[in-house]
Amino acid sequence: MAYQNFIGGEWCDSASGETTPSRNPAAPDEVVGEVPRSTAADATAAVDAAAAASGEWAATPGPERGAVLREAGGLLEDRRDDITETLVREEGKTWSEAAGELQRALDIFHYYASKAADVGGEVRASSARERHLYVDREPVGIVSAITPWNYPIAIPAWKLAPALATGNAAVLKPATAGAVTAIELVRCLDDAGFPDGVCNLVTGPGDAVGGVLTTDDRVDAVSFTGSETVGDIVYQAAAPDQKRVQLEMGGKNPTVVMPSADVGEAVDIVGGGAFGTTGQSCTACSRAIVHEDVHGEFLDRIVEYAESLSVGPGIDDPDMGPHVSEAELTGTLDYVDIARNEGATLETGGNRLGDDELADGYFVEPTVFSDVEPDMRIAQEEVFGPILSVVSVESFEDALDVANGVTQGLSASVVTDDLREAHRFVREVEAGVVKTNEKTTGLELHVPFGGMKASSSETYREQGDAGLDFYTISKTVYLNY
Ligand SMILES: NC(=O)C1=CN([C@@H]2O[C@H](COP(=O)(O)OP(=O)(O)OC[C@H]3O[C@@H](n4cnc5c(N)ncnc54)[C@H](OP(=O)(O)O)[C@@H]3O)[C@@H](O)[C@H]2O)C=CC1
Ligand SMILES: O=C(O)CCC(=O)C(=O)O
Repeated sequence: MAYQNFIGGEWCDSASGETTPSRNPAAPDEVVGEVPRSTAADATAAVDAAAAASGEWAATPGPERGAVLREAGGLLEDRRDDITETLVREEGKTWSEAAGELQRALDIFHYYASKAADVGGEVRASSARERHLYVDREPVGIVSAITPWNYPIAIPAWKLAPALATGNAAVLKPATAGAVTAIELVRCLDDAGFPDGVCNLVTGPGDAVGGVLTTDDRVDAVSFTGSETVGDIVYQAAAPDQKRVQLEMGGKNPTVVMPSADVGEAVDIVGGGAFGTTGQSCTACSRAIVHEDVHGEFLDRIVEYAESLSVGPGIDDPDMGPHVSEAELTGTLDYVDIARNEGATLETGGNRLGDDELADGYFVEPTVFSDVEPDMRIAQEEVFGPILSVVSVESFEDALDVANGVTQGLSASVVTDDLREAHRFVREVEAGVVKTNEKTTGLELHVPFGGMKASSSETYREQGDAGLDFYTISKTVYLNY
């Protein structure tokens, strides 16, 4: 099926007339949809449409905007099964993971629908008697959302919903690999009744389309999730115009396991964080930092856990689906070689799955390495695949040093029964999301999300009220009478 861009309220082909196939990673011969291979001219047309629509949408009362967002959430609910299936077929997630992601997207629309009805500023005491002093919040204007393939509906939702709730017009550029799913979301927005031009979508190559969305001087804010390399390009491209930028990039997320932990619980926590979504989450656990007193038992049991997982097409709802693409599969297999060459011990996994039914898909075994030293590349670089490195440490202090000894700082967790350790971990670990006795993946939608160090631009967070802050600018009013 051929899909189209959505510009100024019209579904339309790219000016290039070209399309790119988005394929099912479990069976790459199956094309899920052809998406427009758009050009810079298409992106500029989308910004034109957003510019034409933004004033009227900004002036629309918040409760009215909220009603449209609520309708969009309702349509996601009505189309739940169809969109879940598209997501499974396009990105490769298991049915349970995709259903959870769809639920998250619709919850986000309902959440920001309520927020839209209640966006406000604050009244402050004034030093003058006949002055009303207050701080208003206005939409920034035009927003670009550049999103990755790994959560092709939830991430567009958590960028678009707060942007639209606060009265901005938006242009979404989804990753090519998840574009059909993102288009299904925008169909719901179209049917929900957003005015023409308020929400636009352009698919296509990052440099051509993304280039315009990060440099056009009418764009006021850019929200990006993806790799550090592209995040840096986006930041630099937006800088000359001093656009507001929010970046969410990679992680090398640790879970520390202490002797007071229940080892069975620690294994479930680490395994869920490492192998869920095939390790393709920026919050995925890729390092288990385990105290030497429980290292042996933990290692035996995490290997058992990895070997117990069923791997297959997401549509059958196994424990783990395929990688999204051949490039991601190759990246993971390359890291298996890198880790071996560095001297880590491959405990289990490490291979592409090659039996008849799965041979064409991008399936890889859940993989565990032990004897990993903290400075090895496998313990330093983001893999974005189901590879867990187990590092043994002698003390809690060593565990913290290892946890913090990477350039990134997105999510981190500790498994411990010692409240003092838990508090100290929360205080001293360098990560934007910290959890105790819970896996590193999974986020609540009403609290800020973002990382420290190289994981994020540290200026702005997203989700919850932080999302509203990013998409609004304050105006301080001295109303004298
Ligand atoms: N933090 C996270 O959640 C994610 C991290 N990653 C990491 O990134 C690696 C590569 O994945 P990949 O999908 O290629 O991630 P990218 O960072 O390349 O892509 C993210 C988004 O940016 C777009 N883009 C690419 N180039 C530009 C540009 N010059 N200007 C503006 N936008 C651009 C992409 O478009 P297009 O797809 O069309 O190229 C996509 O929409 C993964 O292996 C993983 O390590 C990936 C996804 C999510
Ligand atoms: O852990 C999650 O649920 C979200 C992960 C995420 O934001 C990402 O991978 O980009």
